[in-house]
Amino acid sequence: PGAKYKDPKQPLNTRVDDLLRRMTLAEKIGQMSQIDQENATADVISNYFIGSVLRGGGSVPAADAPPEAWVKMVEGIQRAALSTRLGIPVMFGIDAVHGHGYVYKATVFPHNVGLGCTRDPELAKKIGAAVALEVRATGIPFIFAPCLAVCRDPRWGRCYESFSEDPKLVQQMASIISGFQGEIPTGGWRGAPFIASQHNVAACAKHYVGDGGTASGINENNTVATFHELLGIHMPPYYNAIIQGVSTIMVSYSSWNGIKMHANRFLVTDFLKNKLRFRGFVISDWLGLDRITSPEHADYPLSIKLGILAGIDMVMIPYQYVEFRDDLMTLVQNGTIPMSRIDDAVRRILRVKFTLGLFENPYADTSLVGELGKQEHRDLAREAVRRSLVLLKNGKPGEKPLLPLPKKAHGGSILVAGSHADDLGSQCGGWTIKWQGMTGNNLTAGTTILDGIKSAVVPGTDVVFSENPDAGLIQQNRGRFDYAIVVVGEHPYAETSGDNLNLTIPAPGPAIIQNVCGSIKCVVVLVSGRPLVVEPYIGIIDALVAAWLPGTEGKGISDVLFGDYGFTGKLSRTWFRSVDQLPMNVGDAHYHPLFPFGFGLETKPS
Ligand SMILES: OC[C@@H]1[C@@H](O)[C@H](O)[C@@H](O)c2nc(CNc3ccccc3)cn21
Repeated sequence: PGAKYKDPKQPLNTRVDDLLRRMTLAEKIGQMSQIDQENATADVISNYFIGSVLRGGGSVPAADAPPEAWVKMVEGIQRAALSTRLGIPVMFGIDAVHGHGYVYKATVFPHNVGLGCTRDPELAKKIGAAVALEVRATGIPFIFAPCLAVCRDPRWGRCYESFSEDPKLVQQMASIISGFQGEIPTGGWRGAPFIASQHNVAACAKHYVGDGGTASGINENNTVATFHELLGIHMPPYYNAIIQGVSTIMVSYSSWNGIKMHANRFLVTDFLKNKLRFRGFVISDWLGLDRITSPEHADYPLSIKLGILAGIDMVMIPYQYVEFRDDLMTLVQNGTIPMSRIDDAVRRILRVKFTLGLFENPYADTSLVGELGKQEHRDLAREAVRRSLVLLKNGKPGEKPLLPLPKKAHGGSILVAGSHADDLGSQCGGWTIKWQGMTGNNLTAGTTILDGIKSAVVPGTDVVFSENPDAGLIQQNRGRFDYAIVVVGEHPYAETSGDNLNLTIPAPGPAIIQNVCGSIKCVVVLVSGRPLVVEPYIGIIDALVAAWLPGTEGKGISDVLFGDYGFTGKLSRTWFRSVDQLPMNVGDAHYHPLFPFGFGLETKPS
């Protein structure tokens, strides 16, 4: 009869043990290696027994590639892996942090900061299930999501990837994992990886732990906290992730009290694996081992020793797979790293691969290609956009509310102004098509906020769009417009490029607000990954809406502006008055925000 590990009727642990005992050290180290797709040739995959590949650097099958091209690319990598002696399937991973953002024409959902404002775990689950289908449409079974950061300082470039500053709200929204992976059966064993079907994907809770607590929000920096504070603020979402059977957990670049998380055996092994009984595998971040030293990669053998002994099971290498294999082989052969540590890592990786069903289903289910960008998913994203919007002001003191806006303008015209009214890339933000995101309207399929406004007003109402209207023109034409919609905000960024100490609205946003709102009744729609400085303008603004980074379904904004739906969103983050107050979070002794955590005005559908 065939080898036990190939028999799906065998118990999981029997398959793992049977396969593990057959493996050479080189094959074990291969399983621990995740390389970038750019190096994933058939030779490299088979000669180094590579266990995982990620879409990292900038590699895509081709610009605007259809799902079939992704399927083909992943298939080629898989065929090479299955050609090896033991035929262990490769696990392809990608960042799908707000939908399958890297893939042309995928549905792009609001980034987590906006989803947190819905406070709806069921919505999060539905979104997770839709994203899993879109990822599977491209033949990929593994995503580096959700980010469970508890962002404590909006100056952090990744704050938009965090559901909230409040650990309890992040815990609620962590239910997205049950969407990605499928719901763990009640009474099912806890802590072990769970993937319900071939329509689900292996998720990755990241970045363990304290990524959102660094000093001044400096990315990859140091989180100073007592163990009690770490457990109270940053750890809770991982309990929810493990209870849901999250398959993998990614380690944070940041440090805790000066100790690099990638070298922290106490938190990764003693606490996460032994105390919390996490049974999936722990993966490093990109060059995470290299960055244990400064400068990075200064002493790779030391980095590997510290990272692997800390409890990291799979290493996102992504290029130096030869050096990694050679150095780790030496460290095991000279007894620095015990074989038991290697076996623990490989067991965890194999457990996830067996649970994913990769041995039985190594290739894509091509019947799913139609799931990518499906209208049903876009409708769900549009609902998420509606419910993520937070109404911060609606009418000046003593004046009647401006929102919901009439669809018929009595004067016949409305003015739409601002850099973000007609910019699909800016409304999607980072991690969209490109790592850093893109501006403009050619990046993927979607609907801009302006498109939404035009389709919402009744015929005969003239929508005048001017990206950066001249103050004089406004003055001359002021009587022509019943009201103006000013859409401004941040341009796309990701990670360190988003670190920002002043948090002002980028130019020419403030000038547009002053030019337009100084003359015409205006609603300002702010497209940003976080609260920004608005106090200087709040007096001349009639209505203010936080739209966060809504993604491709821009009609979700006009749906609420024009009253088809009411505003219901509540702030997932404190809206500071001045950056001098930061960090300032709900529950702090000194708490004098412009708008407090949980704030949000409501309107009724008209
Ligand atoms: O894209 C893989 C990971 C991602 O899952 C982590 O959340 C993030 O911290 C992370 N940073 C990098 C490094 N920068 C980078 C991003 C995309 C392509 C190439 C490099 C890679 N990754």
